[in-house]
Amino acid sequence: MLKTLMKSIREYKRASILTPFYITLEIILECLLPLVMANLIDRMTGSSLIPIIRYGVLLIIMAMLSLLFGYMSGRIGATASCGFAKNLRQDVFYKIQGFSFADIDKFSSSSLVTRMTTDVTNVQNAYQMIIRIAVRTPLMLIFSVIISLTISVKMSLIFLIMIPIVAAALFSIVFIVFPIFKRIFEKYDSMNNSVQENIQGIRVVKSFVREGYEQEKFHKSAADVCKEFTKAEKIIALNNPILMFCISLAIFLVCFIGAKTIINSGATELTTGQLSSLINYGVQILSSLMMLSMVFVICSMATESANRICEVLNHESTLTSPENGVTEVKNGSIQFENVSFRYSDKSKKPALMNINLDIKSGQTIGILGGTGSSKTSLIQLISRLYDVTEGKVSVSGIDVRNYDLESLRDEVAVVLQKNVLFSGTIKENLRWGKKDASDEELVRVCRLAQADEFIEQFPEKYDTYIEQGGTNVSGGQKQRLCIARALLKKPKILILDDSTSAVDTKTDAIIRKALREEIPDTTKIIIAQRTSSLEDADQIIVLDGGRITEQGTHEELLAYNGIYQEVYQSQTNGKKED
Ligand SMILES: Nc1ncnc2c1ncn2[C@@H]1O[C@H](COP(=O)(O)OP(=O)(O)OP(=O)(O)O)[C@@H](O)[C@H]1O
Repeated sequence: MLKTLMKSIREYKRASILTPFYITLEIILECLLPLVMANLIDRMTGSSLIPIIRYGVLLIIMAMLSLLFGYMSGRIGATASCGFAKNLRQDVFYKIQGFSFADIDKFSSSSLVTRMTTDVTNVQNAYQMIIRIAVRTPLMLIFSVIISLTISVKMSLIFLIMIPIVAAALFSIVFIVFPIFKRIFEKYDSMNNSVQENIQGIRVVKSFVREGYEQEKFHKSAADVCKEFTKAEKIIALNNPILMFCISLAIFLVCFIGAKTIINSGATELTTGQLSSLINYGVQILSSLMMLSMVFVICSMATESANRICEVLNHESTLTSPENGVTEVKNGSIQFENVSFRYSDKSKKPALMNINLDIKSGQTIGILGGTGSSKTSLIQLISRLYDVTEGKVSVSGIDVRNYDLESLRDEVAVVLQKNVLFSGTIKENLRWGKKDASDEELVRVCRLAQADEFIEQFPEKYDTYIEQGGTNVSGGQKQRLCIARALLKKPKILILDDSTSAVDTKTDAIIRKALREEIPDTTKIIIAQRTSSLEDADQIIVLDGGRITEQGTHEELLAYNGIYQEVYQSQTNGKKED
C-alpha cells in the first residue's frame, strides 16, 4: 500500500523531508524555552536586572525562531500535502479512465466518486499529520523527558509512571474505534449512491412526485452515516477527560512533592524556577501522548481510505489492450462464434447464450427484442466494452481481443441507448467524435443525422451551449446530435442502440436513407423497437432471453409465425399484411 501511495508523492519528496527538518528545529527551541524561563524566574529574586534582561531577550529570540520554523514547516507541509492529494486524485482518475464497464460495475460509480473525494481527503489529512505532528510529538516527548530528567530524576518519575498508563488508555480507544471507520466508509458509499441516483434522476423524481420518498431514503442513509460517526466520536471523546485527569493528577503530585522538596532542602535540591519548568515539561509530555493518539485515530481512518484508494490503483483491469495489438481494422465484417456472455461470476444466468452471427461488411443489421433480451449486451461485445465469457467475436476476421483497443474503438462508433451530451457548445460536443473536424465536416454529419435543420434555428447555431446532460435540447434532438457525433468518426461499424426512439418515424426513415446512401461501406447495426426502423435491413435478428430466436429479412420474418410478425402486426394493426 505504501509503495502505491509513495508514487503520488513524486515532486513533493523534498518537501516531505524539509517539513520534519524544520519541525525538529522548532521542537528543540520549544523544549529549551522552559529551561530559559526557569532561569529567568530564579533571577527575579536577585538584586540585578541585567540577568533578567539577558534571559528575557534570549527567551524572545528563541520564541521568535521557534515560530519562524513552525511557520516554515506549516507552509511547506501544506504545499506537500495538497500536491500529494492532487497527484493521488489524478492517478485514481487516470486509472478509472482505463477501466472497462465491468470494472466500473465492480466498484460502482458512486463508490469511485467517494474514493476520489472523501478518501483522498482523509489520506491527505493523515499525510499532513504524519509529516508534521507525527514527527513533532515523539520529538517533543523525548526532549521533554530528557530535560526533565536532567532537572530532577525524582520528579520526572511521576511523569514516567503516568506515560504508560495514559498511553494504554488512549491507544485502546484507537483500537476500539478502528473497525467503526470501515463501516463509516461503507455507509458513505451508500449515501453518495443515493445522492447520485437522485440528482441524475431528478426529473423522474419530480414527475412522479417522489420527493418525499427520496427525502426519506436519503434521511436513512445520512442517519446511518451519522450513527456510525457518533459511535466513533463518543469513544474518541473519552480522550480529553482521561488526559486532563492524568495531567491534573501529575501536576498536583509534582507541585506537592516539589513544594515539599523546596521547603525541606531550602531550594538547594530544587528551585522554584525548576519546579515551574518541570510542570511545563509534564504538560508537554502528557499532551504529546494525546496528540499521538489523535494521529493514530486520523491515521487509522486514513488507513481504511488508503486501502480503498489502493484497491482502485492496484486493480488489474479485466479488459486491457494487448501489446502490439492489430491497429488496422480492414473492414466492417463481424462474426459471432458460439458466443456466451455473463456480466459477472455472480450473475445467475448468462446474458447471452450460444450466439452465432455472420455480418458482411457494409450490411445493415436490425435487432429486435423485448426489454432485457440482451440487445445492448450483444453490441457491447463488438467494441469490447465487455469481453465474451465463451466463444469469439471477430471484426474483419480478427478476434476483437487481438486489436489494439483504441484502434478498434476508433472504427466502431456506438450510439448508446443512454446517450450523453457534455456541457459545452454543440461544436465542442460534436468534436468528441473527431477533435480536428472542420466546420464543413460538422455540418455534413449533422445533415446526415437530420440535426442541421434544428441547429440552424438556434440563435447561436453550432455555438449553442449545451447544458450538463443536454437538458436544454429535446430527447430527439439529443439523439440526432449523438448520431452526428458518431458519424464524424467515419467508423467502419456504426451501432445505433435504440438511438432514434425519440425521433419521429418520418425523420427516422430519412436518417436511415441518408446512412444507406452516404456511408454504404459502413456496417450498420440498428437496434429498434419499431419494425419500421428495421424493415430495409439486410438481415434482422430477434433476440429472446439472450438467444437468437429468429433471423432473416423483413419479408422472411413476416412469413414466419414468430415474435417479429407479432410485433409488426401490433404496430401496424396488420394493415400492411392485409
Ligand atoms: N451492467 C450489468 N450488470 C449486470 N447485469 C446486467 C448489466 N446490464 C444488463 N444486465 C442484465 O443483462 C440482461 C440484458 O440486458 P440488456 O441491457 O442487454 O437488454 P436489452 O435487450 O438491451 O434491454 P432494453 O431493451 O431494455 O435496453 C438483463 O437481464 C439485465 O438485467
